[in-house]
Amino acid sequence: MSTEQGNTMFQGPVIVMGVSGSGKSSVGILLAEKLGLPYVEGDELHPKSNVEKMSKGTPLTDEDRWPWLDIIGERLAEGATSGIVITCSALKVIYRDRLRKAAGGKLAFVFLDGSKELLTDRMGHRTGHFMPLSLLETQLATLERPDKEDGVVTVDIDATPEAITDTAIEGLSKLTWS
Ligand SMILES: Nc1ncnc2c1ncn2[C@@H]1O[C@H](COP(=O)(O)OP(=O)(O)OP(=O)(O)O)[C@@H](O)[C@H]1O
Ligand SMILES: O=C(O)[C@H](O)[C@@H](O)[C@H](O)[C@H](O)CO
Repeated sequence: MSTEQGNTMFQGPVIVMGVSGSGKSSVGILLAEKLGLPYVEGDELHPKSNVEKMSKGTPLTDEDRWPWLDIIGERLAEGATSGIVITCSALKVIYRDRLRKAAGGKLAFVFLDGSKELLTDRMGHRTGHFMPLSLLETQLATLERPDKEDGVVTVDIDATPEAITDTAIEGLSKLTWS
């Protein structure tokens, strides 16, 4: 498969990452569709206790996140050869390294990057989601940006989901690993 620019479409495992409200689900679904890969919504893999905690406005701890990351890791391992798109906040380096290890090879990350103002606006307009706006502050404080890591495509979220997805696909096709 190839993009309009003639580059080869990425066909490996991809994590769409970023803080709450950055558009992981919106972009992840489109990305999977355009790459022709299966899509997994990481939020649906949280233990019930994590969802209850977040719903009450309590931030997750590392201990809360490890079992969830390991479930995501299992799905990544399953899709490592054929390719898969999974959404996961993956806020810290240690979380991303855990996922890389689980994938067992080259794991690409699409990092959805946006200002606090835009994120606040998007989360404020969203309805029917367990994650309260009050948790955005700790999400941003916890985020360790992945810019200098291997296999990362950073995309500015101040664009339509379609445009963000196309930029991500372009970036994925040009990824190099050291
Ligand atoms: N590029 C965009 N332009 C305008 N609105 C967007 C864009 N991306 C997402 N949205 C909207 O912003 C809100 C947050 O998006 P979404 O739920 O996809 O983010 P998320 O990162 O998956 O959030 P969470 O991790 O909290 O589940 C939704 O209401 C969505 O419709
Ligand atoms: O790592 C975390 O704190 C959590 O995973 C959150 O990021 C949520 O899963 C998600 O973003 C839902 O809004």
